[in-house]
Amino acid sequence: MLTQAQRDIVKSCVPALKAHGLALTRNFYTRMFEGNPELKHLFNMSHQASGEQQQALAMAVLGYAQNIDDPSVLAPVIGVITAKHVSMGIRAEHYPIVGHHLLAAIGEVMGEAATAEVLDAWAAAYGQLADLLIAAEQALYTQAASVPGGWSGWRPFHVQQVVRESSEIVSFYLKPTDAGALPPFQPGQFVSVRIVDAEGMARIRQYSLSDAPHQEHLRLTVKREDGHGDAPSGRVSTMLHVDVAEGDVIELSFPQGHFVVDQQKATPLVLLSGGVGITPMLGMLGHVTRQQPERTIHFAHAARNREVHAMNDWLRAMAARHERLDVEIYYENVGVHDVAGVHYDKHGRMDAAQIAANDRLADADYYVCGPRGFMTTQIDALKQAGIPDTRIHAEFFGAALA
Ligand SMILES: NC(=O)C1=CN([C@@H]2O[C@H](COP(=O)(O)OP(=O)(O)OC[C@H]3O[C@@H](n4cnc5c(N)ncnc54)[C@H](O)[C@@H]3O)[C@@H](O)[C@H]2O)C=CC1
Repeated sequence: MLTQAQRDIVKSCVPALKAHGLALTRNFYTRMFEGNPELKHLFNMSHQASGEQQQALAMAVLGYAQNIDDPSVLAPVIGVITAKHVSMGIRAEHYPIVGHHLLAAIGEVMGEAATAEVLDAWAAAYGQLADLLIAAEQALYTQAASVPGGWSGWRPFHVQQVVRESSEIVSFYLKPTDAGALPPFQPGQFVSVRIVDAEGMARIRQYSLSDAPHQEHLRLTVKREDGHGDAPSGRVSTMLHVDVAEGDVIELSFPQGHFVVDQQKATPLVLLSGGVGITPMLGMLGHVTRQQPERTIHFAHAARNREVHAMNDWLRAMAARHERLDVEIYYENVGVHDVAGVHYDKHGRMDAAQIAANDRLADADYYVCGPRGFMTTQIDALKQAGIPDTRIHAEFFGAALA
């Protein structure tokens, strides 16, 4: 039980966390991977190399310390963390290991300031957070195993079909090897893929499901991530593109995530995507046009150019079939053979404020997914256009909390 005195101690560490949070989380990950190298496969080591994961954890620890009096403020963040943990297979037994290395890191980074009282307070605070996460995660595991077609842990899937969608994007149609039913997930949710690489190390990554739920297959649509500059190439994405073929088996976790459409509402939907951020939007679009055909949808997508632009034919066919659906494609670079109204609609980058000014879209909920710069630009534009936060939903791939 965390006492008020311990809460006060944790809060008193906020300035130190602001100054040294990153040193702390770097120290923590180094210790943990040295002490428990078996946990490496649970982490995206590219996010470790880029520092993104350390930054994300530093922000999380700081956020927790700042809100220790009322952790309910953190509920949305906790929802994101638990969904990701469950999709990766994090279990109760992992928490004491993390706690052990985190306390050792606090001790080392804070030096003399880390008195016995300070360390006790952090141990109690960590214990409280761990209990909360373990309970929430157990509830998600239980739910995943209890729905029809559901499962907990890893389920093997055959790659039934591989379809090239653009010069850098490929879809994988997946059927469970047990030939059992598929679950009623919510479009916009993601799964983890687990593949064993050439060195025998299991790698885990999250990908949005890119099709509406039905009994035929699950579909993932993946961009090949070639490294450039400081950014390494995407390990699992490259394996999927290069090594995985029809007939192969990959393992999936049960779908998770909160980037989903509220189908209790009938108000318009605006789906804004950039590049491979189109993937969750495809499932949402397929599902909502089927389940709520009367609902107005504005589907705006930005791509660099026609070569990398995925799913255009499908989108145009959907727009032709659904009167209440508008599709609007932006190309940054228009080629001489690109035809306005066929391949793209607008030249340049998307401006969400212009879209939000459309009277037909009053009271709409906005869903945003794309590269980081795209997302911040569109979210800022929507906020400036007066759209309240409650109607802006975003999906960050990667170490989301950063
Ligand atoms: N939700 C997420 O966190 C997502 C992250 N990504 C990451 O972003 C990287 C690039 O993804 P690609 O599919 O190649 O997208 P991309 O780099 O081709 O960008 C797609 C379009 O988004 C717009 N855009 C890009 N940067 C922008 C900025 N700073 N401001 C305004 N608009 C911008 C442009 O119109 C561009 O054509 C991926 O490698 C992936 O790691 C991609 C999609 C979703």
